[in-house]
Amino acid sequence: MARIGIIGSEGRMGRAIAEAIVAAGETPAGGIDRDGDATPLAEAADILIDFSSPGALEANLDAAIAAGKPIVVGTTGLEERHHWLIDSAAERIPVLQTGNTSLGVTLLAHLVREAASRLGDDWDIEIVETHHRMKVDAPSGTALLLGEAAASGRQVRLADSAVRGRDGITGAREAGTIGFASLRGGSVAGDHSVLFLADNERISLSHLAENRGIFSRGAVKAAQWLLGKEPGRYTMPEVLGL
Ligand SMILES: NC(=O)C1=CN([C@@H]2O[C@H](COP(=O)(O)OP(=O)(O)OC[C@H]3O[C@@H](n4cnc5c(N)ncnc54)[C@H](OP(=O)(O)O)[C@@H]3O)[C@@H](O)[C@H]2O)C=CC1
Ligand SMILES: O=C(O)C1=N[C@H](C(=O)O)C[C@H](O)C1
Repeated sequence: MARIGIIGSEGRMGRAIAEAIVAAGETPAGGIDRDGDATPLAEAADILIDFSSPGALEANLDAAIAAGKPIVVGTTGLEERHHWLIDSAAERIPVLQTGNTSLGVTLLAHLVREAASRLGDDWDIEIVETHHRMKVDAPSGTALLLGEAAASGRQVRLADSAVRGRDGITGAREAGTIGFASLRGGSVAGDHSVLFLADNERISLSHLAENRGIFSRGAVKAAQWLLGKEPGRYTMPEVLGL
């Protein structure tokens, strides 16, 4: 039985992950929140799961490296510098970072990449996400992950193609761009649609999360899979064999 430590343990996801750890037959190794210290948690655990805040990432990775323990990072709102930190940590320990640990979104990303690779850029791509009123980052990590999948299918860089929100006199849509729109309200666990829009026809690929169980179970599955791996940066498609 693996001892799993949770960073962000009292949050919405942290509490769901604690339940999923027990349901999966693994052992909870405690958890920390904003004022906690990740170092003793990393020493006490076989693996860490971090669903907290981007500001905590560097200290969490440092603690995992110092203890020589793998870490699953589900926190979203990450910027380029956070990905550099993850790449650097992955030289020393196994790290899995993803904006969405669900099977459904992992498969959706595959379908989006495939669709984008087959449709020319006369097909406009727009990504729409809806989340609960408490969510603090936008676009969601999942929307960005789906944007990366679309960009990779088109063999372009998302950073060169993304249009993140529109307001005012924006001018006509630029061909080849990938647009993002974020809605916030209520208790929505997480809805994502990738729209491919051409003249006179549209394709919509969607995933609707009905509760957080799909994320927490996926996070624990990722932790179980990551244990014992060589240092490196791993992905959800590898965990799920997709
Ligand atoms: N990858 C995925 O599949 C999913 C990712 N997420 C992401 O997970 C993250 C957490 O979401 P959610 O649980 O809804 O958010 P919550 O706000 O409910 O929980 C966040 C938790 O992290 C803690 N925290 C904040 N700062 C730190 C810190 N510096 N060190 C340690 N803990 C800290 C908070 O503690 P305190 O209250 O003390 O501030 C809180 O307990 C978000 O980034 C969200 O987007 C969510 C769902 C699925
Ligand atoms: O904050 C959330 O709740 C969620 N965050 C993740 C994201 O940003 O994509 C995953 C899921 O959609 C729920």
